[in-house]
Amino acid sequence: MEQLFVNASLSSYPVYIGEGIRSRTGELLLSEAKGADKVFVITDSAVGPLYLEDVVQSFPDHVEIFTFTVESGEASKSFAEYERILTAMLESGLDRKSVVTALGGGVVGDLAGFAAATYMRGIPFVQMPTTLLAHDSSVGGKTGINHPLGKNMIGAFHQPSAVIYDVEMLQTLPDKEWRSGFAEMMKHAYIKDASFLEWLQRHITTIEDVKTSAVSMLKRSIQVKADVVALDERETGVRAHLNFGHTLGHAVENTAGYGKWAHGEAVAAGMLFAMQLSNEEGLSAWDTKKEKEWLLSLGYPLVMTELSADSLLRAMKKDKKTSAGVFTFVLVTEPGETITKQIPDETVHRLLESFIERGRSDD
Ligand SMILES: NC(=O)c1ccc[n+]([C@@H]2O[C@H](COP(=O)([O-])OP(=O)(O)OC[C@H]3O[C@@H](n4cnc5c(N)ncnc54)[C@H](O)[C@@H]3O)[C@@H](O)[C@H]2O)c1
Ligand SMILES: O=C(O)C(=O)C[C@@H](O)[C@H](O)[C@H](O)COP(=O)(O)O
Ligand SMILES: [Zn+2]
Repeated sequence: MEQLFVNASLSSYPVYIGEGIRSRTGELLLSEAKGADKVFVITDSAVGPLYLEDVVQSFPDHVEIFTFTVESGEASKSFAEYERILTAMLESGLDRKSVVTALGGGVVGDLAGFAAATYMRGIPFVQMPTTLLAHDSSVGGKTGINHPLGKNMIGAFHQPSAVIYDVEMLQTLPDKEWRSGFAEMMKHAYIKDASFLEWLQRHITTIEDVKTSAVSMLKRSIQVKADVVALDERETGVRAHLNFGHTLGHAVENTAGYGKWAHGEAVAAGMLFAMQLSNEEGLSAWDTKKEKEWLLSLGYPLVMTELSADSLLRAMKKDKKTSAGVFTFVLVTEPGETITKQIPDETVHRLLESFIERGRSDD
């Protein structure tokens, strides 16, 4: 088992990474949350049947375990599920020393983290990521749910006490989820790690390549994320760079209907769009044809012809980086070099129309 650390301003915590370590959940969790005698494990309907029992069995008898299962999928990041969870937490008699544990991907992590952040104004929680994408979502303390009017619009910063990443669980992921998770790795490389990006573009051109190198890549990617969070836990500055590709990405998820596009698929399209935007602004010289070919070789769906530029623009206006009605985009000017820039609506709209049109072709 390996250990990385996240040094956030108010707390620091370990990220344990290893094969089969879900069977050590009890030991690892209790070493961080000393004295916890109630643990509330939240999972989803795809993950629970595969891994929940191993996690429950790992606890000593004196710890009381409660479990709660939500439907698999983005639609569960909702007010309704959040309320059901809070009700179950109250009925279980959780107190301020109890620990919420998120066993699942980013949906379960964000939802469970938000429940923990708000129950009795905040109780400890532990992340147990089960997707590749959750190398990103389990680290950094962003928690929350969606609103029909906007993605991740209700939430809180609440750092976990530990992240327990049993990478053996990745083996049961469908290809779509490997692809989705890899997009956030690309993002970390584009924004902060030019040599990582160079390595990825040379070695990772199929989903099989992603699977083969997943563990080493996720460690490097988590390190990028942890370094950014250590500098700016509450996103007052550099943390916004982690939003590369997300302005359009979140709008696509919301406009298409939550769950139609996987988060990473939408972010991949959003990163390509942002590269075209920075070229258009004269800030970069991306070979966007080459970048697009890389995404297509990995199978990312870049066709969004069912969505209109108008509806995407409206959804993008809800982005948390929008201020006084003006878009602020995260732009990567060259590998590893990232800025934020205000862009006029007309520019965004014009480029969006051509982006939607060009999604059909390979140019
Ligand atoms: N908080 C953050 O910093 C942050 C960062 C990135 C993304 N996110 C959020 O994360 C969410 C996406 O997370 P995700 O991609 O993990 O989605 P997810 O949690 O929906 O998981 C994807 C799918 O894989 C299934 N699954 C999970 N683990 C599995 C396993 N080991 N074997 C088989 N099936 C498994 C799930 O049931 C689901 O159907 C989005 O809501 C996004 O906004 C949050
Ligand atoms: O941790 C961050 O900061 C990120 O922006 C990571 C993103 O990958 C993630 O999707 C996050 O949830 C987006 O945050 P939001 O504040 O734009 O909702
Ligand atoms: Zn993301």
